[in-house]
Amino acid sequence: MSGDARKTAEGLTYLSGFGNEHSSEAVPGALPEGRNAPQRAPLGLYAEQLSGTAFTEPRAHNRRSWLYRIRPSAAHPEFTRADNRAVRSAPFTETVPDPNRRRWDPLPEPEPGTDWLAGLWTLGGNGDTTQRTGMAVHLYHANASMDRRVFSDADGELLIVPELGGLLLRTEFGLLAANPGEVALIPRGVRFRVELLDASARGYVCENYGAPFRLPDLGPIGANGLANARDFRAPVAAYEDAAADEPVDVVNKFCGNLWTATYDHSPLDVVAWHGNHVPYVYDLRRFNVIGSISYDHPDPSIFTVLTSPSDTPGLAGVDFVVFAPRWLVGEDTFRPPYFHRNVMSEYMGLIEGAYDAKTGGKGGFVPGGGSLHNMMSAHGPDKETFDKASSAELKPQKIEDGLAFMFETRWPVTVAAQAAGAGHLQRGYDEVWRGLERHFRG
Ligand SMILES: O=C(O)Cc1cc(O)ccc1O
Ligand SMILES: [Fe+2]
Repeated sequence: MSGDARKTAEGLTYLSGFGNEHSSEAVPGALPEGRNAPQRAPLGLYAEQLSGTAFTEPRAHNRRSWLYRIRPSAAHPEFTRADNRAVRSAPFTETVPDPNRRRWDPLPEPEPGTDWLAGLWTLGGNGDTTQRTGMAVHLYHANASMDRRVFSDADGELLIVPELGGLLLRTEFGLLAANPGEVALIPRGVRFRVELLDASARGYVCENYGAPFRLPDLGPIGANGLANARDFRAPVAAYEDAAADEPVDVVNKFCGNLWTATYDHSPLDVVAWHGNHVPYVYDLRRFNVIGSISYDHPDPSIFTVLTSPSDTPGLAGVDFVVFAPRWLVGEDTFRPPYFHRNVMSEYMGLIEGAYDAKTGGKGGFVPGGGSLHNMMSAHGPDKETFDKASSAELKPQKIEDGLAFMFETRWPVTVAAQAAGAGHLQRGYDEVWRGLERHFRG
């Protein structure tokens, strides 16, 4: 084991650190010493590499893991097409890109027996899965655990943001628990099963087709701050050894479609592993929030948890940004998010409480809901927020009750037809900016 292992509320043990060369074995001696692929791997296991980046990418960004498993992944029957249900992928062509501001209420209650994968519903996205560019925004609402069913996504990594209900993620690398306020990342290609820790589960997913998320550079902030590397936690090895008479449906998302094959064994059969292409969880409450202690409202890039860089320095394919509890102390400052038009496109969600630019409550920006402000669309505080904040007394104020986030992407998000016509799409979102009066008198 590497890093600091610690027990969690769910009784799970984790390895600490972001991008580390972790190693873990569920059975002593399962991990080979001194080489990756001995002539015969220990304990009769099969050695297998899983690459998350090209072999030749710079060492600092290279991601791969070595898995020591009961059966090699190659031993599987043919995949056949499965129903995509509500999952959509890039390129998004069902609707035209829309400059309008959009806001949705939470996903409605699913049918009983809906597991996480069946409850996955795509809002929209950009890029192209076959080019490994862009991203998709999905939401999920589930009320059953995946049973004899495993999922993996060849199209990208999955950043899962629970909003209601905890998830137990059984992955090839071991077990992770992700409760509301935490986020989980499943790397590209990693098989996993989602079990519910509560009666139902609701949340958001950023499917990142591009370069793996990494921690942003800190520049003049210094060597510490924002999301600290040691707060990212990876699982320890744990394997399933289901009997041959327990078939498992393995669903594979590949270039936008779901494919399935029925295995005669669980592919979560990794007894030991080492590497840095690993799943992890991160508690957003550990985010070290940095902001202005003099005046003005900093750009939200200061709240970046993870970034997926593009080929252009500073231009992210997608950033994951969190608006966590924090003090506001700016003097002579309009403290909530300012009015703006952004070349990047912004999908925002709310995990709990309220967001300081928007009114909550029915018809407002509510937990489980989301908003889309595409490239150059004018947005910012709603009228109620503007009126209040421009006359508020500027004593130090703590934003306590709120955990919002943003997937900010370099390209406009084109919505899926089901999102454009959804019953839970709020009608008349533009009204929140109506009545912002003229004060200029010349
Ligand atoms: O639109 C939003 O609410 C997100 C956002 C927050 C902020 O503090 C500054 C700019 C911005 O886009
Ligand atoms: Fe914005």
